[in-house]
Amino acid sequence: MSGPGHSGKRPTPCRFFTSGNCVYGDNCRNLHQTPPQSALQNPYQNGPHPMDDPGMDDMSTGGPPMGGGGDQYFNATFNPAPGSNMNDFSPFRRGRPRSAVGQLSQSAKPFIPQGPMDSLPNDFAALNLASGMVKGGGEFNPVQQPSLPHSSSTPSFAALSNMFNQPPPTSTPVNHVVNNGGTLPFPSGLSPNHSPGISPTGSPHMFRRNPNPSMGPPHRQATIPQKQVAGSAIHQENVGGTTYFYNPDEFTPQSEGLTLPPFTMFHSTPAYLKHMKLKGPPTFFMADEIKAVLLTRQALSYAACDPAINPGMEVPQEVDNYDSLVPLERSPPPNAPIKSILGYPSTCYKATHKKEGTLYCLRRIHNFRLNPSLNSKLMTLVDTWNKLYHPNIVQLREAFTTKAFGDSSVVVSYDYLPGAETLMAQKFTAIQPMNGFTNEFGGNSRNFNSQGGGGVNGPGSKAPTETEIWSYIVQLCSALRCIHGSGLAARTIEPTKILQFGKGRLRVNCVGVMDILTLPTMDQGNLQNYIQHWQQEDLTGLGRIVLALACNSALAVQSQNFNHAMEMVSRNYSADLKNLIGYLFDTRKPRSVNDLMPMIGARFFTQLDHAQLRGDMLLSELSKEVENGRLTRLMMKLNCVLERAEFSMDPAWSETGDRYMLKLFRDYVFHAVDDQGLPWMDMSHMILCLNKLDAGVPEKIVLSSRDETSVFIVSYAELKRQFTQAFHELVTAGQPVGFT
Ligand SMILES: Nc1ncnc2c1ncn2[C@@H]1O[C@H](COP(=O)(O)OP(=O)(O)OP(=O)(O)O)[C@@H](O)[C@H]1O
Repeated sequence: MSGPGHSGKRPTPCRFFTSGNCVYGDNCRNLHQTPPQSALQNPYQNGPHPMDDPGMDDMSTGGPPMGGGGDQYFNATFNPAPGSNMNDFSPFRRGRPRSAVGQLSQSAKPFIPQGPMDSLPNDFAALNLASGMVKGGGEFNPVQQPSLPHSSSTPSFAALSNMFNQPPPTSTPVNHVVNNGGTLPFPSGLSPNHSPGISPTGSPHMFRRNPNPSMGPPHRQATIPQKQVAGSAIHQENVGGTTYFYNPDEFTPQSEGLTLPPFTMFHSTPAYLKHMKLKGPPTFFMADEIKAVLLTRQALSYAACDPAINPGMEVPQEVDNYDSLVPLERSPPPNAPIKSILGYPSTCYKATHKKEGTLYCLRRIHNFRLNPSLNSKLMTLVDTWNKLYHPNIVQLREAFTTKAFGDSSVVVSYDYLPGAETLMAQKFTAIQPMNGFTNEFGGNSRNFNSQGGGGVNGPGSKAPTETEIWSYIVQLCSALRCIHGSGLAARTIEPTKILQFGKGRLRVNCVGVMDILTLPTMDQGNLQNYIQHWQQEDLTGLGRIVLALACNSALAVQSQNFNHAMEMVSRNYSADLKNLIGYLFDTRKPRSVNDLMPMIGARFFTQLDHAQLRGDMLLSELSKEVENGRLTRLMMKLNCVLERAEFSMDPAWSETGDRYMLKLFRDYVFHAVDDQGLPWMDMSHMILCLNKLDAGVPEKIVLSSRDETSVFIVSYAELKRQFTQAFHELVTAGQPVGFT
């Protein structure tokens, strides 16, 4: 033995896998060392060898190729019991297709719809809709569920076993092997010569290969609570808020007759998403694109303003129930025109709600005085908007007056959408034409509407595709349908008040602000007429946005450009789009958002398909990460126990008893060395061992003390028991926060 932690010595070397253990464990012998003919003919069996996939590296950590990294192991595929007809498919496979299926896969092409109107993307980045739920104006009211406790969302194996009504894995006693002159009490069938457990030879797929007695009966769907309907054989059961009535005699769970493993693992990208292209090679971690979006949002959520660096950014310490205010836009240059809503300058801030800790966007309307007699009307108005939840509307939370800014301001609080940009900034940024380039509509004036604001697209910016425009139309129509259906009008359908949050996802912003600003002057008796008028204006606003998008210029909506703009639309886009714009601009008769539905027609299905496909994709990406969170918690707990300086007045607590075994296990997992005594770091080995510990499997491993005088043979089940016990001692003595 050479060096500390030698218990992690390598198994018989694999002829392919030269740096670290072969991830195929026992199958390595079959596949790589003496490959049987069947294995060669069937490259899908147990997936591709990691060395076959050089591009599969860990993008997030810059770690080793996946073959040498952690997750390859967990994607070794299902090894069916001999004689069974079940086959499984490896992720990201390469090589020759197998015989029968190979012919199929050669002839089968990825699904690429060929339609006259739109086509489904097979590019992940092109999916620009996220599915959402509609409360209020929509048909589907999501039930407000209390958030899951941390442990339920990423369950431990014990919790999982409970959920499936399976007993947790049984523990096996530790077998001490002391080589300092003592006897070697090996249990039956266990000898040091064929001591198993040098991971990853013992694959968790042993559970699939050998039905494991500790796995218990096949699990049933979680059935809590379950009760018999009085006087009948019918049982009543509530699953996730839905009540089912059924006769148990007729109930056959999908898993009946099968054994399920007592652990969870990411399997592979599901077949129904294989046609989706990801930028870069497939990995077993969340796609970089999604990661980048999420990380940017998180960073922006934590952004703070530093008045020392930006002297113009002074903000009050707190405003009403909010603190940590950060302006969302830079202070304008001194001579810049003041932007305003109905003549009132407005400023947006990110702010934290003091009690909830949630981030909100505060829109401050400067110098706006509201007569206290209107307070109750303000509250009613805010309440009405607050009840409106829609995935294409930025929800209004509350409104209040304040003097915190040194004047009398009204502040309206909205959901904060980190990184959201206005449609104006996204599509109509007024970049000065360069090198003689001029937009078809000429000039660079910012005149989207008569109130000012707007501009032309920057040089070289591409006009949106027809599919993109229809996607915007569907989203904005959906928002308007919800607002108008609730007897309200948005009054902010213009590019500066529409936010793009996420790729292609629009939300109508600033809802309710105009209502608040016009509250003092509004004749309440005539409100219905006003609302109908504003609803018509919303539709005209939609028409202007669509026209500007189609012409790639905000100037297209100016009356002198209108005919020319419509010509451009008929030249470049379908007659349907032109008709829709024509309808929205036709103010001679009352228009309704519902009349737009037939014009959208089957394109609606394209949007629905996109949203569903994106939902599938995100869920698949999520399933990769779900296991990582569980292992992080496990490692946190392990580190709470290991090498603890002092506990319970006992400086040696973490070095003795059960904890000592855990320390050796830590060495075995993380401090293994190779034959030359060099660090041997194989992520697959680490993940595998941690998973086995979490599962408490009966498999045994050999742990050696650092001075190599003692060797222990211990099962993961026993290690798990010791670990649970040690951590429990800490929990009972201390005040853990966040651990469940
Ligand atoms: N709810 C929100 N969440 C996150 N950012 C927001 C939110 N509302 C607005 N913003 C951001 O705040 C900034 C200012 O928003 P605002 O609506 O004032 O746009 P604007 O282009 O300045 O409009 P105007 O020209 O009418 O002032 C924009 O960058 C916008 O992206």
